[in-house]
Amino acid sequence: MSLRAHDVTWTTQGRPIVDGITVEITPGGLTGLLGPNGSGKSTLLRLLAGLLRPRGGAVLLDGHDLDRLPRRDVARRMAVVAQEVSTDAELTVLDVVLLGRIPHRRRLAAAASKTDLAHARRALRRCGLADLEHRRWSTLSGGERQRVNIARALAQEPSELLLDEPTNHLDIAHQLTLLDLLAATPVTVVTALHDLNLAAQYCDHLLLLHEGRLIAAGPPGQVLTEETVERVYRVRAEITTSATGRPSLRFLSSSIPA
Ligand SMILES: Nc1ncnc2c1ncn2[C@@H]1O[C@H](COP(=O)(O)OP(=O)(O)OP(=O)(O)O)[C@@H](O)[C@H]1O
Repeated sequence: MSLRAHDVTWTTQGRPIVDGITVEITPGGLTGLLGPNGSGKSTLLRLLAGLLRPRGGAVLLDGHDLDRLPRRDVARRMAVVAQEVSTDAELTVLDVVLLGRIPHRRRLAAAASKTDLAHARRALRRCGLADLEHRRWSTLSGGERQRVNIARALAQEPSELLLDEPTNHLDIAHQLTLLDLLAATPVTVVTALHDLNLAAQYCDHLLLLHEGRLIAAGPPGQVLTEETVERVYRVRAEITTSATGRPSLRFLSSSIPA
């Protein structure tokens, strides 16, 4: 099970948004995708998921060009949690989570099987949502919707899970629960994150983007240095090593003029 990007480029209106990125995602690991607003995180995630076609280079899944693999095969093994998901407001929470099972059905229109229901309910429990199964999507809070989207992705039983800022809308307890879950799962996870301390605490591997380019890649202690944080975010930080051996950041100044 391997996911790799080789010299991947995506441009729009002549402007490179993702610019010659080569990465190998650690199988079974938790990879954090970092970078300031507009640095290309969502675009890279969409390229890795096969939702965008590279203008140059290739994304390889088990050595095969993602572009050439049947879409349904990719949908069966890769789950994506996008930043904003629009869902039919009339659906219940269980209906939404069952959408994650569609790639596994023989016929798209087939009804949910017992196996589908078991996977959906297990995913709901893992996201602390078992009590909300019958609630309408339209009545949920932002954080509850976010957790339902994650449950939908887990119900898909993917081997690769790609998430775009999944901690958005979540209170600190739910952020920690989610990151615990992502760190513990044997699934290969790539997640865009803004909180550098949480990324340092939970991720095995970090990718730091700046203006569409990969500035640093490796374990948190290697990627999050005072130099890289200042260069990429234009913020001064004091970085110490916590008892667990991971970097811990204290921000000293809001912004350094370019
Ligand atoms: N389809 C598009 N057309 C024009 N510009 C685009 C398109 N998609 C992305 N961009 C631009 O590319 C840049 C990178 O966008 P992207 O959403 O990948 O950044 P990001 O790192 O995920 O940002 P954020 O942290 O704000 O979510 C932004 O300047 C964005 O406006």
